[in-house]
Amino acid sequence: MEPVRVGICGLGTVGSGTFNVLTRNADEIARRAGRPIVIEQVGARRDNAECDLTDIHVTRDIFEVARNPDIDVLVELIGGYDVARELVLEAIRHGKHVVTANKALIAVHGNELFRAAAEQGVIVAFEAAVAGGIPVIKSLREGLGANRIQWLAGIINGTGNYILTHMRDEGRAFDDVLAEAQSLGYAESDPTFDVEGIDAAHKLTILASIAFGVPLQFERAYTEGISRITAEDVEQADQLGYIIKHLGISRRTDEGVELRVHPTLIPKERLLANVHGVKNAIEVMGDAVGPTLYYGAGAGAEPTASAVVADLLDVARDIATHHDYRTPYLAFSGIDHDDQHPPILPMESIVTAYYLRLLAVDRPGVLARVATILAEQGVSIEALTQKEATEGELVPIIILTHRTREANMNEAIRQLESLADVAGSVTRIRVEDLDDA
Ligand SMILES: NC(=O)c1ccc[n+]([C@@H]2O[C@H](COP(=O)([O-])OP(=O)(O)OC[C@H]3O[C@@H](n4cnc5c(N)ncnc54)[C@H](O)[C@@H]3O)[C@@H](O)[C@H]2O)c1
Ligand SMILES: N[C@@H](CCO)C(=O)O
Ligand code: NA
Repeated sequence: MEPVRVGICGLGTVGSGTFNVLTRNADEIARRAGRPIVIEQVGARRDNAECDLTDIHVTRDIFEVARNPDIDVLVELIGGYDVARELVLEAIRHGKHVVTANKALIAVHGNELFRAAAEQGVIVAFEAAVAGGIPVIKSLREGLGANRIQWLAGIINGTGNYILTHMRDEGRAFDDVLAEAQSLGYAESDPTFDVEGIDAAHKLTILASIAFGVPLQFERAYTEGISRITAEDVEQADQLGYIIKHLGISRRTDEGVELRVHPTLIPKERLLANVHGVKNAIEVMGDAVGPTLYYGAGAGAEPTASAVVADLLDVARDIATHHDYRTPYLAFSGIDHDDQHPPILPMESIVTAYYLRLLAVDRPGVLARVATILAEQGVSIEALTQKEATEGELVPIIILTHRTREANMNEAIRQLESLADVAGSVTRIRVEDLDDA
C-alpha cells in the first residue's frame, strides 16, 4: 500500500521523541499499519541534535508543511494556543489529517477545530494531549463505550506530581524540584500552567467531554494549583491517614457534571495515593465495568511520542474510511448540535468532604464557637483536633468534615475568618474517598 506521509511541526521534547520512535520502529509500525508511515518533512526553528535529519526535508516555515501537497498528516508539536490554531486550521483547509499533543489547543479551540475538520472530512487525533503515553483517550472513547460513566478522577499533570513527590519524600524546596522537572522536559513552556492547575484543567476538560458527551468547556473548569500546599498540611494529612495529591475530578450528578482541579486528600491505601513522580493515573468508574485504572508516564519525550505515533497508526488505518464511519472526535456523535447534554456545575454546588486548618487564640469557648459556625451551615464534623500551641498564644485546629455543599463551606469559612479568635485565613483542602476503588 501507499505510504502515509507525515509532516512534523516542532522539534522540541515531543517532536524529537516522535521523530526518533517513528524512525527506530519504522518496520514494526509498518507491519502494524499495513503500510509504511514515513516522515516527509519537518518544520522546525532549528535542528535538534537528538535527531538525525540527514535526507529529511527540513523547513523553517511550519506553514509550508500545512500546505505541502505531498503530506497526508500534519503532526502539531509546537504547543501554545494561537499559532498552533492557525497552523492546524491551515492544514485542515488543505485536506490534511492532524495529530497533536496540545491539550491547551484542544481544550480551548477544540470545538472550532472539530467543526472545521468535520467539514473537510479529516481526522484530528490527540491521545498525547492527556496523560502523555497512557492510552486513556482511546480507552474512554472506545474501550468503555458500553458504559454510562459515573466519575473519573486522576493525577494528570506529571510536573505537579513530580514536585509533590520529591518535596514530600526528600524535603526539597518547591523551586528546586520544579527546575529539575523542567530540565527533564516535563514542564510546559510556562510552568505556571503546571503548578497552578491550568494544564490539568485542559486535560480534565477533554476527558469530561469524552466521558459524558459534553462540548469542551474549559472556561467552566474550577482550577486550583499546588503552589499553596504547605509542609504542615502534608504532615497533618499523613497523621490522619491521607496523602495530598493534585487531582482532576469530573463526576456526573443528577444536576450536571462537576469539572474541578484541586489538591485533594485521599486515603493512603487508594491506588491513586501510590502514584508518584512523573507517573499519571486516571481512575474511571463505569456503570457496567466498575472501577478501572490507567497508569503510566504522563510526560517525557518518548512516552508522549508513544501516543503520537499510536494516533498516526489510527490515521493510517482510517484514512480510507468515510468520515461518517470514523470514531467521533469526542466519542459522541453530534455533541455540537445536541443541546440535551448536562450542564457543567458551578463549584458552589459540588458536594465533598473537607480538611480545614486554622490558627486560633487559646482561650475558653473557641472550639464551641468554631463548632457552632459549622453546625449553623449544616456542616457536620468527623474529627476535630487541637494541636500544641506553636505560634505564641495561637493553637492550630485541624478539622475533617463530612460531605457538604461547597457553598455552605464557603460561608462557614467566611464566618470563621471573621471571628476575633481566629488568626489569618483558614486553609481548606477537599477530601475524596474515591469509594469503590
Ligand atoms: N513535554 C511533554 O512531556 C509533553 C507531554 C504531552 C504533551 N506535550 C505537549 O506537546 C507540545 C510540545 O511540547 P514540548 O514539551 O515538546 O515543547 P518544546 O518547547 O520542547 O518544543 C516545542 C518546539 O516547537 C518549536 N516551535 C514553536 N513555535 C514554532 C514555530 N512557530 N515554528 C517552528 N517551530 C516552533 C520550538 O522551537 C520548540 O522546539 C505542547 O503542546 C505540550 O503541551 C508535552
Ligand atoms: N507539562 C505536562 C506535560 C504532559 O502533558 C505535565 O507535566 O504533565
Ligand atoms: Na494519552
